[in-house]
Amino acid sequence: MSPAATENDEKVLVGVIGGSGLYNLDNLKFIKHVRPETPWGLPSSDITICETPAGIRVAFLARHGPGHTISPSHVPSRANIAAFKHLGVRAILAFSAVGSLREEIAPGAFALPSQIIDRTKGIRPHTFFDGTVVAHCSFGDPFGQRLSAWLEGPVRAALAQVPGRQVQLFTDKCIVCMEGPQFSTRAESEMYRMWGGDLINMSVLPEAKLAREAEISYALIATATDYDSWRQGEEAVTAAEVFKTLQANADASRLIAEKVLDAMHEAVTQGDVLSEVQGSMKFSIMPRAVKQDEADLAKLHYILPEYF
Ligand SMILES: CSC[C@H]1O[C@H](OP(=O)(O)O)[C@H](O)[C@@H]1O
Ligand SMILES: Nc1ncnc2[nH]cnc12
Repeated sequence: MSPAATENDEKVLVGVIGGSGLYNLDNLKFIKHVRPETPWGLPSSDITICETPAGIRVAFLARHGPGHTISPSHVPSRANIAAFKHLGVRAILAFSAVGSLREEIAPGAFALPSQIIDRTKGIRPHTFFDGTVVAHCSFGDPFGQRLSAWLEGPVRAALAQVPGRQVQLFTDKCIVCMEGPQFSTRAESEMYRMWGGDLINMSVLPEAKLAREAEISYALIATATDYDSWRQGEEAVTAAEVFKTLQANADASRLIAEKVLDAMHEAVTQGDVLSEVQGSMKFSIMPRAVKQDEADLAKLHYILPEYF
């Protein structure tokens, strides 16, 4: 049996991407592993199909692989997003460890950002439309606005149940996505603050762009681990600093998954949170030319069968 046939017998509507520190959702019931070979290669790792407390199946993927062997510049984001879409995923809840560029967002706090500043350096494949089919998707609002707005209440409620600490949730923040793997200089960190950046990571792009191209609604839960390098008289961020908060943030992220995914699946089923992205590529794709390559069309069929 082909991998696609095995995987497609049950569609999974909600996908979760775990970042640094979040390599599994072992508080949910394990069902099976799948690893579809997509036209853009293999995803970062096996995708785990797990079951929520209400028995809903969701898909989990560790962005950097289960042993954190993939650097942010080399995450196979096209394969990750394509594999999710092929499994039926319509909405993604992504987690990311981030630096804070604002005093009030202390390490340990969580945020649902609404904007992104792209500081990646063009070395990451960042579109599904790099062949003979050209498309220009709208990205003014890079996150699923309806999904992020919907998430705020359930995420707040889940965070109120984190044992032993109060986790603040910020909304409407701007995240800078830098290339890495080295952290920013003090001058860069200060510049990002002047630009209006509130948070910084190395992973939200091209993930969010590719999700938009695949018509998947994408929301990010940014989990702050450090103050980056802008605070004068304080140490610049180090990996050791990040590790101090990583485990506690991952535990709180797992709790969010456990408490939120059933209702998120329901919202996706009803379509409430998808309206901005579903159908959005229809008028983003340039009118077909005779010279479009059959192989390119076949690849795009994998993620957007409605159009190709
Ligand atoms: C471990 S510090 C830098 C690293 O952490 C973040 O990863 P993720 O977004 O996958 O949680 C950041 O983006 C960098 O990749
Ligand atoms: N300060 C920082 N810069 C970039 N990515 C990060 N991930 C966690 N902290 C970070």
